Amino acid sequence: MSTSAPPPAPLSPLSPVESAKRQAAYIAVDTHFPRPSPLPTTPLLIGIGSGSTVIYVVERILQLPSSLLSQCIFIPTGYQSRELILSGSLPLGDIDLHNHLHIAFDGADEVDPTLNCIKGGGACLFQEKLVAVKADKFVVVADFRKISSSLSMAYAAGVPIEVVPQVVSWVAKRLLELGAVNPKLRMGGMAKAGPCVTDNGNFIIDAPFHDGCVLGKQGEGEGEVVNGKGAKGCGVGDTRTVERLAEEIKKIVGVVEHGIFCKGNAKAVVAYFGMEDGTVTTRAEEA
Ligand SMILES: O=C[C@H](O)[C@H](O)[C@H](O)COP(=O)(O)O
Repeated sequence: MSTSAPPPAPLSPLSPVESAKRQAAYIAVDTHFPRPSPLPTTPLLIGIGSGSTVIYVVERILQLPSSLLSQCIFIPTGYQSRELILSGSLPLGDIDLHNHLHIAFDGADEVDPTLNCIKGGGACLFQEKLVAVKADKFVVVADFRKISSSLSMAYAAGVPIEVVPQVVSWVAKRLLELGAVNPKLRMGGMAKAGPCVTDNGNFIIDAPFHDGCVLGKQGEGEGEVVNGKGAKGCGVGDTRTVERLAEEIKKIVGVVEHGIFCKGNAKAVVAYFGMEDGTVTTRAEEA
């Protein structure tokens, strides 16, 4: 059996954004996918995230030697990534059976300079966070649109928050008290009458904090939430860290999980961004 990666398949023409996603995903896999030698007797556990960028992660993984892939178990973060794993005939695992993953690859909606992320634009944040916290290394792949100088500046929809359906209005009220501006129940769009339902049977509230409370506003301290409008508990001049906002959201009864991935829950160690000019930019955890 071959032990070296076959040459990459010829790339089909893509739009600049799709091409950027692919470049980032390929470099992330090439750099971080574990290749122990000799191959271990126990499986390598690999988390596979959700969204459109992760498709290219799996595309690259499928170009790895079959001798390596057969020693891996791939853990999905939702229905979409489960289908990706199955359609590539990769060994599928179940997150509940594994509490220690070697690595997890995932996309993001926004990444700040210290690798705080907003995730959940595709409503998959809960299982994504579970997989990321169990992984030794959480690697983010994204395109240039996701690069942010401060959290909540690039992703306009706000922080996606998965909530138990019965308590949507209660959670929305608490979010307003935390300084969210016009938190909205996410609707299913053309494909679904009524709210968007997550893989776990819950709803999503999108809660922008960038108007009343700006996350990590440039020049006012990295990773801080800085108030501009005086919402309760977040008065003008108040600051609070991204971690604190994350904790405050999590404490609301009825919140299953939120899309802030930061220190204290599921912090990425490195992020790869495909750029418009075909290069890839990296942001890595400080040593
Ligand atoms: O819920 C979805 C996930 O958090 C995605 O990883 C995130 O929305 C980024 O997706 P995409 O790679 O499609 O931009």
